[in-house]
Amino acid sequence: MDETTKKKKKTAECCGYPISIFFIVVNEFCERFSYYGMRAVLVLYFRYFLLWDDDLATSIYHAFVALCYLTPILGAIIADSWLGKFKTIIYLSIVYAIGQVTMAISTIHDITDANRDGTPDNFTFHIALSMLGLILIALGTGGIKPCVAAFGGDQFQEHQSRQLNTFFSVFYLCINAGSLLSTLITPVLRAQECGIHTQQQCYPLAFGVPAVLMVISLVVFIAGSGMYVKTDPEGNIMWSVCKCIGFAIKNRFRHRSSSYPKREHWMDWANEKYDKLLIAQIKMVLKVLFLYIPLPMFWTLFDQKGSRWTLQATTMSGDFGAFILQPDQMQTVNPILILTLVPIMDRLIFPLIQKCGLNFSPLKRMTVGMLFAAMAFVSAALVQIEIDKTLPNFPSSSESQLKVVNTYSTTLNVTISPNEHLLIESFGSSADYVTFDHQDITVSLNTNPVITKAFSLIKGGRQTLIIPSDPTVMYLKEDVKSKPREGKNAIRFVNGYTADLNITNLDSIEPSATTNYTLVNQGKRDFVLRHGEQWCEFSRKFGFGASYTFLIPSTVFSDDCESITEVEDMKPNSVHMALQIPQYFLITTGEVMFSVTGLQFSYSQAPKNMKSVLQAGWLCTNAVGNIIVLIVAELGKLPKQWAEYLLFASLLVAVSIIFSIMAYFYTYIDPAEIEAQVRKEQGLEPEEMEKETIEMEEKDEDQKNEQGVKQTKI
Ligand SMILES: NCC(=O)N[C@@H](CCC(N)=O)C(=O)O
Repeated sequence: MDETTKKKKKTAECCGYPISIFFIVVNEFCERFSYYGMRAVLVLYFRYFLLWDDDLATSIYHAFVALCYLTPILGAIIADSWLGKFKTIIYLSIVYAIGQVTMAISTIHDITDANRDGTPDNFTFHIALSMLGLILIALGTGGIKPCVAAFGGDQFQEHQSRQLNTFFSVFYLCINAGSLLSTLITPVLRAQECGIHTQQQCYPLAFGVPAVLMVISLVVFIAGSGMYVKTDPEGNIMWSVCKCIGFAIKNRFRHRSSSYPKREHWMDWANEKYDKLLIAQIKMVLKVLFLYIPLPMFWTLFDQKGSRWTLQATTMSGDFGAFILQPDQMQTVNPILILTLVPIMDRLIFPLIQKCGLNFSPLKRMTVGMLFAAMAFVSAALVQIEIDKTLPNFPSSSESQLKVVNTYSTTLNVTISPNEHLLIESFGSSADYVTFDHQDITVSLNTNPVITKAFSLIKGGRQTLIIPSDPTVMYLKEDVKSKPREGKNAIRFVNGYTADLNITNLDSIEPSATTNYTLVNQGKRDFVLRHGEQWCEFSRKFGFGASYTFLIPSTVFSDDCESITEVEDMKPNSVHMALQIPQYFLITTGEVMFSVTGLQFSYSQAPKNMKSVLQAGWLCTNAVGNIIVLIVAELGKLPKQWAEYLLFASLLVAVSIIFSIMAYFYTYIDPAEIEAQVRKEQGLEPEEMEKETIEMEEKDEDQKNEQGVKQTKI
């Protein structure tokens, strides 16, 4: 049905809520599943499918998130000025679904894997396709975002303001239910193996399921089509707004001499040319947008859950006894807490505060929300200090570190010039790394004859000097110098056996050689060693974030792998991930107070024809927050991570003080009332009067008549 021709219709209700709301919240659930599910595996796709480095992968990821929160402006303009919210949601959802399908196709390695080695042959094709997919997704998800929330709000009538507030909470619950399920499911799908010619990590499934969910989201939305209240777009409102503001500024400038009387508001300088109603509406929107200026700082902290906090989790232990939590799964604590905290706040905390006679207005809630987020970062800093106590002493950029491993048949006295003396048993290692502030060293062994060899160490690196069974060929091997990624363990083997060895999943190792590091997950791992017909098996239980060098002696097959020794290059993580729960609790409490309230506030303070625009302004604060993360990650390299957390916490406290002052001077408005007043001052047109009277009559009738069917807004 054409929106512009639609003026009046009855909507069915259930428990005081319009039934159309059901379609909108289910649509939001599926859409958020699609969005967060895709986001959960995106960085891994960049890193391990497109083979980008960590920095590029993280930057493109944050740039994509920022784009997703910038495009709401476009969606809002289209909706409020041209197509209306309903059609905008449909058209942009189609764009969104096409984007998700494109993204899923871009992850099929078989498309360009002509040589069937399991990796794509034409990366340009996959990069181009995935970037196209991501741009369409950003356009779709961002474009519909301000419209869906505002469209949901439009379904309520004026006497349903209590239900309207609950709607925003339920809406937020659906967002988080979708995000929780998808962030649990898509990583599991990704970990499956699939492929036509070769079996690889199943990115097509991990991206394909979100694509299907987006199609379902669209179908659900269309299914509710006959029940929605669809408000008319009111022409190119954004263009009128810009022209009106431009004229007010120009006119003010033209009349800057003191001989002209001052006007109450600078927008009143547009009075000469523009409708009073439009000016009043612009004033309302500008007032709120001004208030939004400090808000991006909240999102700057909030969005570091996915980056800094996840990296922090990689240096912690996720062994919860009954289950093992991977570092990136820790993020699911946020939606889980949202699902519990939103009802608790809505049903218990806020009513209790109200009962105590305290006026916990929306802007006060948002300020308190910011303070909670700041406390979360103080908590993160305290956890970081604990972690730092357990982290190895990594070399600075001017230092070099060296460890010695002896696979020679006897204990050796190792002298490293000028004055480092180490006594190292056969198939043992030096106790820890020795730190040098120079790179050129000479190593002498007390063999007969003495063996002396010069080495140049890597600046800022960690290395191990491997002394094989023939010490004259001792050599340096580079070690890991940071915690292995994703809480995995880095392991390698030194072959002290007299012939080539094959070890499960590794290439064959020559005698005296050392393998490169392999990453293994936490838990018990089995390895089979083979040489010809001989084999033996050994198992090790791994924690999180450790690094080991396994020394294989010549007797390995005769004692059934028992004699393999383990050198611990880096201790496993010992600080438990449960210590992150307080910071997650604080940030999520902050989110409920800040974000859910902000969503309601943006809807309630916007004039009818600019609701999507103000939702877009609200979402833009998130985009700016992400851009700040990008800038800080690139520029602000504080030497200690805990100091960076404290810096962010202090910045947010400062910003929340500024915000509270701004909020103090803000007066809450009822846009409909102001609009009615301006109209009255202007003298309503008879047709408008008539419409208004019908509306009032319908409302009265509604209140009297508590049957399921009610009248909708005009
Ligand atoms: N817990 C994350 C969440 O609920 N995010 C919301 C709100 C984001 C925002 N800037 O308003 C989402 O819609 O994804």
